[in-house]
Amino acid sequence: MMMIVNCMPAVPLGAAALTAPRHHDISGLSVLLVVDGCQGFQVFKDGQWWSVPWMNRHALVVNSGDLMQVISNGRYKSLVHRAINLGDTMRISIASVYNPKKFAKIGPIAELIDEDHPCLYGEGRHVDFLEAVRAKPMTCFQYFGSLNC
Ligand SMILES: O=C(O)CCC(=O)C(=O)O
Ligand SMILES: [Fe+2]
Repeated sequence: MMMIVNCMPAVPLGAAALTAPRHHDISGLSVLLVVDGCQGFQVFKDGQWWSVPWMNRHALVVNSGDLMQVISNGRYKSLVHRAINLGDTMRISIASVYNPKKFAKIGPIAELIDEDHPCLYGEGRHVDFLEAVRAKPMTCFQYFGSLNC
């Protein structure tokens, strides 16, 4: 598990909102806590951004990441998301990022491959994927999609 802390400064009155860039998490799962339940988390779906209302200050949001998309053979999509700060206080979020072990084999679960759901990704070791991405920028889907099913 890895922990990422994001801090977005307060926005002065009248200034444009600050935006953390659009991305999808390379991980298996990320669990997100926003300090004091500060709003601003958005997901991209059907061609537009949707604000996710933070239910209360103790709420956690679980994001499906790239590796989950591979393991589920595309059934759980890796969530495209971003954060914006519209407020006059600093926005702090803490993401707990869960990944497989270094030498774990990653690939679609056999039960999730059938006639209606053909195999989208091959099987590879997590460590080989990380090394390949370091050597040449590519997405998780390009890497596992290039391996034999
Ligand atoms: O601050 C947020 O709401 C999102 C943070 C995030 O997406 C990340 O750390 O990967
Ligand atoms: Fe993220």
